[in-house]
Amino acid sequence: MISIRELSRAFGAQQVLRGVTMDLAPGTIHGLVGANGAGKTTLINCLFGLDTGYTGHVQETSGQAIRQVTGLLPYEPFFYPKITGREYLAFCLQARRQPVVDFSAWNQLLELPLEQYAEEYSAGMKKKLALLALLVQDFRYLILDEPFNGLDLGTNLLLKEILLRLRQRGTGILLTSHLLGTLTETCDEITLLAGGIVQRHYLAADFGNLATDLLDTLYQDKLAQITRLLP
Ligand SMILES: Nc1ncnc2c1ncn2[C@@H]1O[C@H](COP(=O)(O)OP(=O)(O)OP(=O)(O)O)[C@@H](O)[C@H]1O
Repeated sequence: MISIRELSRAFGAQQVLRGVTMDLAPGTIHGLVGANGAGKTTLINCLFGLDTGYTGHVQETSGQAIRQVTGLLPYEPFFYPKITGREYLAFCLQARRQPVVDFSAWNQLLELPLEQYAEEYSAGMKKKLALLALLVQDFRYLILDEPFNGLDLGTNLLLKEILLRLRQRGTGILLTSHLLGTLTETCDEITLLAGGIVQRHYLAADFGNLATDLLDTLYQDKLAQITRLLP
């Protein structure tokens, strides 16, 4: 299990995370929600070790290094210039000292032009390529920052199916999304971040309350403002 305890992160005077505690268990899909700027990407960066300026504890409880067993889909995947999709996939595998496998079966699903330069891909194709690089590896955990964002409708459905399969096979998946329906259809648990803290953990039975909580509690004043603006 990946355990996050009392994680805090500030940027200058701005305290973004204030003692966040949550777990990611193998064989579960855990959603992370919160308003723009709530600190989801910051949490992910700390969790994956891309950002080390935090206090608190992040560990894989069986003692494995998180980066060894975890694949990360960043919010905006980065690609070196003049590298083809196929070269990028091979590079990702070689960087982890894994054999370069045949990508064609996976690519039948995602239909990427693998001989084309990745930097010339559309935004959605770039996301697909970064996803493909994770799917061809065998990670114990996946951290996916907005995986559905920018994907076409068909690929959204495929990705949902893939995530459910991976969960069945024991992968622990942490994902952020602003698409409530997608989250409630896939997640076992959803954590709501607000004001730098965990506002609430929701289990599947409570998902019905999530939209109500978001709209009624957190945005009550904004709903009133809409009524004032559009009487
Ligand atoms: N490197 C940084 N330096 C300064 N401030 C930062 C840095 N990274 C993030 N922040 C600030 O931390 C806050 C949280 O940002 P973060 O990207 O984690 O939010 P988020 O929940 O992922 O938002 P979104 O839903 O818009 O992607 C924001 O106010 C952001 O400006």
